[in-house]
Amino acid sequence: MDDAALLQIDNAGRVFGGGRTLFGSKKPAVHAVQDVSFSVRKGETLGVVGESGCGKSTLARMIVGLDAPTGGRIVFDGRDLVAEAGRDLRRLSREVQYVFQDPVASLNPRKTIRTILEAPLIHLLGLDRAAREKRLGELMDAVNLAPEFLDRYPHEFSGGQAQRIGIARALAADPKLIILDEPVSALDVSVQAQVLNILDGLKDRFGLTYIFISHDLSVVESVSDRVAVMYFGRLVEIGPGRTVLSTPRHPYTHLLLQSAPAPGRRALISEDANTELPDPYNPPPGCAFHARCPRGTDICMTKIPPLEAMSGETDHRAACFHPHEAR
Ligand SMILES: Nc1ncnc2c1ncn2[C@@H]1O[C@H](COP(=O)(O)OP(=O)(O)OP(=O)(O)O)[C@@H](O)[C@H]1O
Repeated sequence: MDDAALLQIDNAGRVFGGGRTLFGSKKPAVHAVQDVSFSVRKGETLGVVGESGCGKSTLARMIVGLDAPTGGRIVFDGRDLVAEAGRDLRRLSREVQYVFQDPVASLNPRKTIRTILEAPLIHLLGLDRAAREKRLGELMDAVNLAPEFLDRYPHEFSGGQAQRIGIARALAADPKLIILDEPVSALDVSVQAQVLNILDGLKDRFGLTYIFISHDLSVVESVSDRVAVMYFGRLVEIGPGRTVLSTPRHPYTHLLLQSAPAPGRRALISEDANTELPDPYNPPPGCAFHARCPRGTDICMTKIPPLEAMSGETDHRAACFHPHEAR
């Protein structure tokens, strides 16, 4: 257990499907997230990277309570989210908020920005009219939007403005942790920087902690204190951002970085790279990366490597039998 942790995840898993049909045959199962353990410390930004289909969104949805784990524990601020689900969910859901990838699609097109932002102020915080009006002004100011915009509809905004409203909506609930799920990947590069700057400022101003999910290594590198790398539902490496991205230990992280050389790491984890991922309905035994791994040996084909501290680096862990050396 990490004493400074705001969020502690222990062996979390999520299986979709499975079980038996009426006729007794097995239904196919996908292990979207498997045996994932890590903590997020108060005030940090943890970047989570991985190819499409590696389980990033499923993990995020479980943390925010939109999906239930089929195994393991998720402890937020000392409280077990899985055990408490259904009891004090309102308070818990208020404290963990989610910002979606597609800003326009995530806002109800029939509601004004005022109605969208007021909903959490009424239902989660119970503020009266005067307090709501004051808070609405603060929220618009926090994301650099003029108060006149409150009476407009989502389609009247550009992608960057809509994402700022998505951020203001998350902020409205007065959260401690915000999960940013690909928050800038739908935006033009010039607008991405604006939104990232706003997020950076809000973190200090409101004492926030972020989980920042992305397949864009350059973005993750610029925002993260620590970086977690996922592959095929599992966490394969985690550590300080600078260390993981400059001296990766796991061959998968190595491969990602080779395809995106610094500086200005523009290359992304390929959106269609999941064609190279194993079949989720028929996972291979052992390390799921072994078929793509230049360092693989026999043990990798039969045993799943545990996530272990790398020698000399207590805060840097990787799940590999043959990790790269620290330089
Ligand atoms: N509701 C579901 N039913 C069945 N399988 C699912 C469901 N949700 C996700 N999966 C599967 O779980 C795996 C992980 O999906 P997930 O969306 O979490 O990955 P991701 O890394 O967020 O991908 P992306 O970046 O494309 O959103 C995939 O194989 C996906 O097909």
